Amino acid sequence: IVLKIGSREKGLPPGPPTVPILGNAHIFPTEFPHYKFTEWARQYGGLFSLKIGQDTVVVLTDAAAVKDLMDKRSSTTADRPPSYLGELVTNGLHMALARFTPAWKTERRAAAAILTPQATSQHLPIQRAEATQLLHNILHSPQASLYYNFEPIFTQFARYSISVIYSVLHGRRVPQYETEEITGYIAVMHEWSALLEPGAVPPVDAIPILKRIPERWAKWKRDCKRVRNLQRARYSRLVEETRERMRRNQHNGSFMEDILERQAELGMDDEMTSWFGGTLLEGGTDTTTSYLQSLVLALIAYPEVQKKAHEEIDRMVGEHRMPTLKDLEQMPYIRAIISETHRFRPVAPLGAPHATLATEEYHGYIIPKGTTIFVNMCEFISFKVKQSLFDNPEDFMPERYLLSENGTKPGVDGSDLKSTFPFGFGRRICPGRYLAQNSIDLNVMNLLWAFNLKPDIDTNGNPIPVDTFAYRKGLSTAPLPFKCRITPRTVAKAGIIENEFLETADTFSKFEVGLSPEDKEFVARSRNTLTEAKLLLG
Ligand code: HEM
Repeated sequence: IVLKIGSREKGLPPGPPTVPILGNAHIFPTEFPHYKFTEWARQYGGLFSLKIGQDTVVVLTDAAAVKDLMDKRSSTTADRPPSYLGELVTNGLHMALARFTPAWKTERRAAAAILTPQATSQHLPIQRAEATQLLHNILHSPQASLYYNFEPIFTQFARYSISVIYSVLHGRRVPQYETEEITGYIAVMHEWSALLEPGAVPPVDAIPILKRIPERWAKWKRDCKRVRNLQRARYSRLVEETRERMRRNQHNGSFMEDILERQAELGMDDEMTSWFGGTLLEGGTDTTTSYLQSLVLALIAYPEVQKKAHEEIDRMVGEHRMPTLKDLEQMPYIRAIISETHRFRPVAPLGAPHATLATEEYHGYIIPKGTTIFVNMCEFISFKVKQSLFDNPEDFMPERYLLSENGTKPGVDGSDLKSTFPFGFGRRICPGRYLAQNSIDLNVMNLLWAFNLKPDIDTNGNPIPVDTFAYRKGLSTAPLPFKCRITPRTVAKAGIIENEFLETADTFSKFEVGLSPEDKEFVARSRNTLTEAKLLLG
């Protein structure tokens, strides 16, 4: 019986040969698993299986299977695999990690109620204002020469994403990166992500007896406790701040106001409300930041794409105003860049793992209840694939989206692909996708309108090529820091950014509540400097 553990049961989709007890655990890739999964897909097909001890993992790399199993049969593929860590840290209340439980359903209902396209569009002014500050901050790097290393871009994208979620959700913005509100949050998130890395803690989900190790012998348990306390304190403080603001009648239309007003109707107590806010914050910050970092990386690596985009945006928007979302309708090439960035370097190349709530039969294969399912985006939307649905899949080539709706090569049926794939599937699809897409659309246009993005240069003045494969490990990836040069495209545009930033003061003011003394001082200082500069310039 012991020898049978780890072997592939009859009826499972094919996969790499197993060994007793471990199954395929000894060959399961711990870094960048999407590469290995792509290789295995070549060998075993678009639907293959792995055995991890007694557990089964199915990897889908075939667009039709993804549509059929993840979307059409979403009622049986909407679970998540067990996560003891998720239980320990969030008590099962983290929407993205939670199993298909009543708590998850409650939170999901609440997210669906507040994050509709229409409700999200109400928050466009603050997204636009924050996107303007992003341009302004890039323009005002500490280096007067407007020469940038990676730091300002990476940190400013993070500040943008965090401030947008803080404002939209809790009605209070985060004006600068160097504040505990951001650095404290990021430090805890690093600890939390490190704990979630494969191999960081003993395999408690596969070998449940390990859960019983007493805390004094398990550093990881003490780490989980610390992360839990820090996250819980932050997320409940943010909810309390919103409640307090509402008591003072300082409503500003934030989503959390809506949730707090409907707490009883939605069936959410304070504990759940705090984790709900925390999950949206976590889900919405790193992802948006990573997308924008990949965009800049790709534009630097492919200068000809940037050139064409500059031509289009100059033709449609010109020199005298900043772009608006309406302009995007008239700019097919920029829209193609937006889709191509999702395809070229998906933020989550394996999405987030789903799990089956019941046994499914598909094309003669059995997928047992409790199977973990990964969707490997690389197969159909990314790189390193031989028989791809795309021409030159490894290249950043927005033109493909001008030739067919899903970017597929001539003669290929791309109808199983959906433009929402980068945001996941079925009942688990990203609830923040409308908010995210607005952020992406605004910033892609702004960055292309405002700046030339170029590689760094060496001491001889030669460009240093960027490495488009240098990415951070983890389920949610991002480029590793890279050096580049960002300069305003014209003096007139730099002037418009200054003016527009000054105009943001009105939009920002109602979100500048509950700021720390340092943040208040920062806001006052940056506005004064700008006003003085404007007066000087006449
Ligand atoms: C570029 C931006 C973003 C990308 C690429 C992205 C992508 C994803 C993906 C792939 C998933 C997993 C879906 C699945 O399991 O099938 C997901 C889930 C999730 N995302 Fe996003 N996301 C982005 C922005 C956001 C934003 C702005 C928010 C919040 C406002 C958010 C909140 C969430 C939450 C709460 C979940 C968990 C849903 C659940 O398990 O039920 N995301 N996202």
